[in-house]
Amino acid sequence: MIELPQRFIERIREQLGPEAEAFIGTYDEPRTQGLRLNPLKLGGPATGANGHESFRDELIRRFGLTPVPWCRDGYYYDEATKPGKHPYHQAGLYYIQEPSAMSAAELLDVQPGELVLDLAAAPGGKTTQIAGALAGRGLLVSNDIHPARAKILSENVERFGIANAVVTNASPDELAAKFSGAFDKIMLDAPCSGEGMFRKDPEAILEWSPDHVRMCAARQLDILDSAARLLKPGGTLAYSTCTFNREENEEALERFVERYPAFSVVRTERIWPHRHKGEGHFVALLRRQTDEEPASTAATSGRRDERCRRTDPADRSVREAMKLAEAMLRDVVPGFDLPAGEPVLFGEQLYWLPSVPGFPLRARDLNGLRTLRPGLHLAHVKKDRAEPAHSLAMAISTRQARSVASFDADGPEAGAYWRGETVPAPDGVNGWTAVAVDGYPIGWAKASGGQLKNHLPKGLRRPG
Ligand SMILES: C[S@@+](CC[C@H](N)C(=O)[O-])C[C@H]1O[C@@H](n2cnc3c(N)ncnc32)[C@H](O)[C@@H]1O
Repeated sequence: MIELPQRFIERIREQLGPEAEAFIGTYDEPRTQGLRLNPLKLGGPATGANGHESFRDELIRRFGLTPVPWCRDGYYYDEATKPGKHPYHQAGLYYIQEPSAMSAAELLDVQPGELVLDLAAAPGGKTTQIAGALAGRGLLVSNDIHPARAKILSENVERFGIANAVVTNASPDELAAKFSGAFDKIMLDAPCSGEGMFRKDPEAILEWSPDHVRMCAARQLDILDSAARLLKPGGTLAYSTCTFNREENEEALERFVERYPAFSVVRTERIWPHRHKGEGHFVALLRRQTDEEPASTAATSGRRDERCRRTDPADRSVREAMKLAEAMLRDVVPGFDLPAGEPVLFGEQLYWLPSVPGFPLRARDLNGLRTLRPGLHLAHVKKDRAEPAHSLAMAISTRQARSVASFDADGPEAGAYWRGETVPAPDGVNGWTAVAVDGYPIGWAKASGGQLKNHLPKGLRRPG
């Protein structure tokens, strides 16, 4: 039984009137659990004869999935099936996400090819959803201010197989100073007092107070200030919170629109747990009008990053690294085409930053920003060769790899691979081999002498 703060109950009664008791009653019910299937790996729900529908059906059956009405790829799952612990989770076939939280990215309605910013993105629920909507075209800048959370975000971007995302660890202000007026769409899933998370995260109850709500609202306005500067004229901003009070939602936006008359609120939506099957969420769509001068876009100045990152494609070391990587790509993933873009060399790590036609976000603009992932991680570059990066395995389909070893997800070979062990090589595989579970890549191995030498990164290996 959850004990709610008295002041919170009073405020809810003021806000909801006669509905308040039904709302308070939801705290005696179990919280809702959800997952979102990954269209980058599984295709869309009705994509015809590409072989994925049957696998979607398999996931639906295995995890007892039932659709979330407001999200195309969203499902409630049967808790007993524990999808978060299944190898398919590590294969990036879905993202565990509370169903209400799926509403914000749906409302933002991202289209393939757009330049999108997810300003407070960790651990990556909205980012993975937006990347699905981009369908590999355009670019997503995914940011979080907290270093440890940005690292988890970057890992989720990798697991989901997202090839067109840059992951940064910056303050909204730092980004606004660099990318003024650059983005078609911005997602701001703001840090909030978390009233909608009380069933999921009892710590949020302990932290809650009217003063905390006030502090959150002030912080939200600060972040909105930066979002206003980052959005292109004519662009749209989704603002969302997982809290119910008006101070952090409607009132924060009223104050914002007063301060920035070029913005208007197009639509707001609320998910209440006594009306919908979800924990609770607020989302608003705002539009920046077009009839103003576009601000100057992506800045090129900025101090160089402390670590040695080479972003000039004409730089000799970048050219040489790219030559080695191209040879590796031709050999290891002959079916994989690099989109238009440019290489970024970060020590021995080579990334590929896709370009978006007409948008000025170039690799050099990332100088001076803490960047965890400047695009798709392609390769580890050694003196005379390039080895495929784990991210590359996660971003390809088995059809694109020259050599593939696909194992049953629940079988002993997959288990041994997850533990970091050497696995007997199936007939016909040689050299760099994409290891897959049920046809979905999970990492690399190098085949020789009938064995697959394990190249799963140590941090991803699982005991048992
Ligand atoms: C609600 S969570 C984001 C959840 C994420 N969008 C998702 O869907 O997985 C809010 C995020 O805001 C970040 N944050 C906290 N303070 C911030 C600030 N002052 N500016 C920007 N982001 C901040 C937190 O690190 C946190 O990851």
